[in-house]
Amino acid sequence: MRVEDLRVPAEALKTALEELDPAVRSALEESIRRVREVSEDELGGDVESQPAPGGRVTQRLVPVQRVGLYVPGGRAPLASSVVMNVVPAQVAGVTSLALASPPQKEFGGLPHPTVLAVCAMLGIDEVYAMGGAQAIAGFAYGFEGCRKVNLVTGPGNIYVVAAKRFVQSEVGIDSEAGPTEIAVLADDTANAAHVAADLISQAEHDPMAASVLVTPSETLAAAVEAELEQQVPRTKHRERVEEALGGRQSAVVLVDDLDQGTAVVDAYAAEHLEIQTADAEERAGLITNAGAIFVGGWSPVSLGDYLAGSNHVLPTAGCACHSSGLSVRSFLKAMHVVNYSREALQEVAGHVVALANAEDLPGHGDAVAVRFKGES
Ligand SMILES: NC(=O)c1ccc[n+]([C@@H]2O[C@H](COP(=O)([O-])OP(=O)(O)OC[C@H]3O[C@@H](n4cnc5c(N)ncnc54)[C@H](O)[C@@H]3O)[C@@H](O)[C@H]2O)c1
Ligand SMILES: N[C@H](CO)Cc1c[nH]c[nH+]1
Ligand SMILES: [Zn+2]
Repeated sequence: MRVEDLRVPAEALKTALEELDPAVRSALEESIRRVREVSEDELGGDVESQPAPGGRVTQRLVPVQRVGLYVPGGRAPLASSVVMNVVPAQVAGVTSLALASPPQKEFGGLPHPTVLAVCAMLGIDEVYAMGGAQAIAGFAYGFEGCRKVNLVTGPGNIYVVAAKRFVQSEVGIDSEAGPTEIAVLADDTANAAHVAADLISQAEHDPMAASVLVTPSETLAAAVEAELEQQVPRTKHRERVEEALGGRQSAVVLVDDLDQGTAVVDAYAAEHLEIQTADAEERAGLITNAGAIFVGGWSPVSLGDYLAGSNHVLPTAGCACHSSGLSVRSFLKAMHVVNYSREALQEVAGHVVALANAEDLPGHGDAVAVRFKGES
């Protein structure tokens, strides 16, 4: 829809918070508390090393100055994504935060009121009614009334992901956090009804979502298929779920044994990997590629979506092979600070000159040698 003023007025944020359902507010408060605690624990600090006497190298962690946070709102208003974006950024010490979420026709062109209410809860007042690729471009290049940012984070559909990929020469991004994926590695000990519900829970995000069961058990595979037949017709977003489950991105994969299953899910590198096997905890230790791992029967992805304290903004489409989910670290830059004494420099001056000459860059060696001219 067309919006006259992209900036959400302060009054709208205040009203949204005043009108927020108390049960939702209480759930959000607990979600914020948990994500904050995990972020604080993960913050870490500066690391100082002394590779030689008098020679210090300190890794300093510095927050990114200005960030643009994207909160999806096409098919569903993901108020929880406000928490997942904002809390780690605040814990990292980011001082300038702008947030965008698509305008909603039924709310007069403002983002969804629950999204606005969470912004108010977290003290975010620079909020824009913008969605999709336009929002990412708005943050990356800036526009009248909105200064360009240094880093864009947050999940979204394929248009959002494509835009994030495109603007990387202009700004940093977190990861390509696109259409949702769930892989479940399970054996006969898994509860078929629970597995089916978990597959449906993530399929409900997008017709492009992927729900994949990997199991060596034909019995479990059949039981999950039967459960899906029961549960899918009853779910609210049935059409979307059917499209996602029926798409070629979703499947039930029968493997010879759990070790082969482990290799399959590790190669797939799903955004979310549930492990529901007798040896779930041990098996989770074998996984190297996944956005996040959910261990055992009592850690469904839905818990991570809202209240585990983990972050739900996670890499998709195989990007978990090289990228991480959003965290306090996403908002920090590491800078080396080098501080050598005269003696410590003199100690390695010969090595610097040797390497500089080997690279045919004698000026580099001279810059060190000049400091000790006339000394032997
Ligand atoms: N990987 C993660 O961490 C993660 C987390 C949460 C959600 N998600 C994913 O985020 C996505 C949310 O998608 P959504 O659509 O509901 O909301 P969205 O806010 O991501 O996208 C909505 C916007 O997409 C744009 N758009 C829609 N159709 C378009 C078209 N045909 N051409 C150009 N632009 C178009 C519009 O600008 C619209 O405002 C889902 O795919 C969901 O699975 C991923
Ligand atoms: N499962 C999504 C990540 O792919 C996150 C989310 C937000 N709300 C509900 N779910
Ligand atoms: Zn979800």
